[in-house]
Amino acid sequence: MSLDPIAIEHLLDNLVEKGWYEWPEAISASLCLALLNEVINADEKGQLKKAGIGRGDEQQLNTEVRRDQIRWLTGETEAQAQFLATMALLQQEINRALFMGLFEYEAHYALYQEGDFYKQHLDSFKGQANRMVSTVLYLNPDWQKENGGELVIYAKDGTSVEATIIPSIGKLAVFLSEEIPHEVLPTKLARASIAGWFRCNSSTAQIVNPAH
Ligand SMILES: O=C(O)CCC(=O)C(=O)O
Ligand SMILES: [Fe+2]
Repeated sequence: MSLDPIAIEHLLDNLVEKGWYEWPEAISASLCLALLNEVINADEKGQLKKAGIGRGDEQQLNTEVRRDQIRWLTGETEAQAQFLATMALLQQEINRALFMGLFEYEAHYALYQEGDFYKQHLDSFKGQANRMVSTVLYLNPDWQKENGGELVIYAKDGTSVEATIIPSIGKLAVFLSEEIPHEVLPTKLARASIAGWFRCNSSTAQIVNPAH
């Protein structure tokens, strides 16, 4: 397994300059389809759970903010293991170039059913030194613009739109968790993805940082 060095260079430049990067065809369609299959199976077996907002003990359900259903990846299947191994390579590259001290990666499947959305938010708050870099991999083949469900990237002050990203299969959106406000527009078709976060090790003897 390897990552395209030119794409990595673009990714690193863009993370430094703008705080986000849209990487088309980052992950092969065949791996994405295997992962998509897992989401569909998990949904059929009732294994997806309504996602909350906030972390650890402070998790709350708020369907006005967020309507997706999720399941955390464990790495137990070949497809998950392959995806997580690729993210481990990405972690090394980011650490090598940007000295971010990324320490671990957590990721969940997300399924947005027709009408579901996730309003503008940050994935992490400054000072908590926790989630540092967010990734979102899209899994639906043949996604059309008319299907909605775009990821909107805002300027750091949250007011103006910087980019509207179509969730095409194999695309990886990457952005700084504490700095880039973003939103998932309502989708018109079921939309499957894997959202993940590189974290730094902020646990101390007093405060153990919950993994998710
Ligand atoms: O699915 C996406 O495009 C973004 C999801 C997201 O922002 C999140 O799960 O925090
Ligand atoms: Fe997010």
